[in-house]
Amino acid sequence: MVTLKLSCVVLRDTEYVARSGWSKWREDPSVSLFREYLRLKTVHPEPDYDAALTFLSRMSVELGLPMKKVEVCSGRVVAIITWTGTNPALKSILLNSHTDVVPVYPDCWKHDPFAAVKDVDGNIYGRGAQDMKCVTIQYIEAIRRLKAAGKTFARTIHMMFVPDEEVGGHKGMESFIKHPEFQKLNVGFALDEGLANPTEDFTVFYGERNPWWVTIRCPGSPGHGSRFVENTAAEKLRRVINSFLDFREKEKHRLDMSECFTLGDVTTVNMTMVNGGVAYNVVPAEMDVSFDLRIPPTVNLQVCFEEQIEAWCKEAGEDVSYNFAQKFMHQNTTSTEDSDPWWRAFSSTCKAMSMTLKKEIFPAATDSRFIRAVGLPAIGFSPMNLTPILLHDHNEFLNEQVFLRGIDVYERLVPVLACMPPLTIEG
Ligand SMILES: CSCC[C@H](NC(C)=O)C(=O)O
Ligand SMILES: [Zn+2]
Ligand SMILES: [Zn+2]
Repeated sequence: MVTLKLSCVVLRDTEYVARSGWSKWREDPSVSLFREYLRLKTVHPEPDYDAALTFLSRMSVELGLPMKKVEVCSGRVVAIITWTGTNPALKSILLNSHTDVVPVYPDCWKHDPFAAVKDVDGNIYGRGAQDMKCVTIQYIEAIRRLKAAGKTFARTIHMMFVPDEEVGGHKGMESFIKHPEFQKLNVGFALDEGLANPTEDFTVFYGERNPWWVTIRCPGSPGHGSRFVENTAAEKLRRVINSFLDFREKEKHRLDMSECFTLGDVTTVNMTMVNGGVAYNVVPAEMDVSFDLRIPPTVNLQVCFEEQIEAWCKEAGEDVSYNFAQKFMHQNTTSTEDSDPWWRAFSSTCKAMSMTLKKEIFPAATDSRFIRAVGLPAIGFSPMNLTPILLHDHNEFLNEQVFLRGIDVYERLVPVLACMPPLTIEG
């Protein structure tokens, strides 16, 4: 006779799945694999990438598919598991995911963020549960099922696993996209991460806002803190801050007043750092302020934006200057017109599964921006509906049923994409 300890809220791998009732005692192996992957500490600032590569090598062996490793920068390896199509000359399908995750405040979590605890409701807690270890395992499990079913496809499918997305992708996707090994992949269409949606709908991203990180340097006359020193750094700093934050208010108002805008349709401005000063009674010779700007792809970057920043600096006073730590200039978006064969294949398959898609501009920055920048279509999509958006947040979780449904989604989507008949450009 089996005794259930109802007081035990935290369940381990082989215990019952509450959402499925009392009948299902064994955990789905795909869920166990997801939880295993969540336990790898690929967390910044020192991600254990070796652990991820060992795990992925094992997946390659299990799937019976070769894995290529390309070290794009020292200690930064991109891994690619490839299922070669029956017509490898055709453009391939890229299923991209990043292996790193953002840091945690462990004391603010209900459960250890690297224990992959599953609660009685089937919610799996862990850093990366949404962003984006779920998607990695969903790709792998969908491919496992398709292989086991003996399917073959005309187009080659690449599952690509990249490091360092969470720190800007410079030693990951940004470097790899220029690498000859990326050219060799012959990519025609890419899927990458999206966001959860708390409703029944699924959000899909066809573009991203451009991240600009700018620091404004305000030099000024120094002097004693007891005097009315003329032309101070602080006076200039105040004018700069006012210009940026007034603009912030306008954009916030535009979003609040609109019925149809989402965050991706307006420019956000956030003052994120202020530096300067040496002592209470010394008027500083310089003060600096930094802003995180996210600009929609419809905004004219050069004319409207850079010139605006230049004007604000000029208005703020003598010698106020700016420099960028991040200034992404490409504004390509991926077609979501029904005339586009990739989009048609993607959206009609989702529709056939009774999924409602909401098309949006991604508010932050993912590796998709590098893919789109070289002219390739990329859709940001993480199949997580009925799920609060918890990426980078405390208590990030994904429900196992939502996770499992995501595998079904890719199991349907991947064949349609990989069977896409030759496009006109493919001859
Ligand atoms: C601009 S590089 C940093 C990338 C990071 N991505 C996410 C998804 O948080 C961001 O948007 O801040
Ligand atoms: Zn991510
Ligand atoms: Zn992230």
